[in-house]
Amino acid sequence: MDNSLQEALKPLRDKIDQIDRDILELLNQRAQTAIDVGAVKHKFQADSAVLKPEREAQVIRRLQELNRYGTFTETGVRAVWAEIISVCRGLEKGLTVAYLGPEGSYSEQAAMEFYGHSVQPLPCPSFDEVFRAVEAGQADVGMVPVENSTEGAVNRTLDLFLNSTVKVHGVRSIPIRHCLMSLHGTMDGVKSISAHPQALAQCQKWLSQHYPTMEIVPAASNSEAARHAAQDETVAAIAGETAAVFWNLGLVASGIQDDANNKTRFLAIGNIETAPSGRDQTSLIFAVPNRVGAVYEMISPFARNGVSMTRFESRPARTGQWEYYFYVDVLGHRSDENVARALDELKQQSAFFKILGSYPMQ
Ligand SMILES: O=C(O)C(=O)C[C@]1(C(=O)O)C=C[C@@H](O)C=C1
Repeated sequence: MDNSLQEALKPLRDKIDQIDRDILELLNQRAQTAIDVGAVKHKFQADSAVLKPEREAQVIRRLQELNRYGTFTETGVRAVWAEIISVCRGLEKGLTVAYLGPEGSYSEQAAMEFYGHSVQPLPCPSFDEVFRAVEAGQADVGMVPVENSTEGAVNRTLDLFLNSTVKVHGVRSIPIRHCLMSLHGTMDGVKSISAHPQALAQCQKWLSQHYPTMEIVPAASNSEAARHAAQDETVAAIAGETAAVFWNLGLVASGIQDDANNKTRFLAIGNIETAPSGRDQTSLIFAVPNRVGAVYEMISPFARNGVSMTRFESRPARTGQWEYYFYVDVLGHRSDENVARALDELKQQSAFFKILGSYPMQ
């Protein structure tokens, strides 16, 4: 760089250095205060959970509100404070997070966006293992996909919720941008394309247009397919870009999902109850007796009590008698008066009833 540019930059860079020093000083004060919070929690309740999703949501929402006219972006505020809180929380007590691995998966991305990077990752080989790790206390929390905007429900996750003791304490939607990747970044010598069945379905049109005769091999996860591609030059994988970086693969094509706005919604699971944050939703499962008009009657408590339903999904109960479990999300916290009343009425009439959790909306 020439000297006059250096001279012009110098005072601005000095200013940034000073600002960073000030930020660092404040971050250290915040970290120490979080440690004090941890000590108070422990003093009053030895087994109190350090993770308070409602408080974390409130902290970030408040700052986004304060920053409404700021130059720093709204997503920037969320990303930066998710990491600040992650560090502070980690100083109070470490958090182990289970998710479908291996490294580089979308589940990992959702988990890191939600809990920040100052956690102990526990990549698991299946959704079943994620639930098991959280139930057994091997992990404090987990992150599991429930719904994709193109492909619909992630059925295995919904089925696992049915018999699990875990509760939901958060939600995170992330954009899914699939990439085709291989060891050398080309399709020369590639004989098959591998990915999780959900990803294969989300790229169906693109695949049939570009590689109509290629063998398609389902994998346990996209990042598992990426790991396979890293070991075998005849295999190409479909996964996110983070998987390509992690497994050192070359990108053949990017953004190959049939729907440009493809998104997946993940739920944060654990063994904690979440207090109201001011903007919450509640997830529940119920089953109705098998008779005419039963579903209509079942959901009428929501309308009667002014509770909005934002999701309604059904899964066969596998009794062979056309019985279904219904997965429903409603606006509000289970402790809100109208929500509590509606849930109570619904429970009275249900053949099966289970609240998965009330938690802050994204
Ligand atoms: O307020 C608390 O309870 C804290 O422990 C502090 C803090 C934070 O860093 O702001 C950290 C962890 C909790 O999940 C919530 C918030």
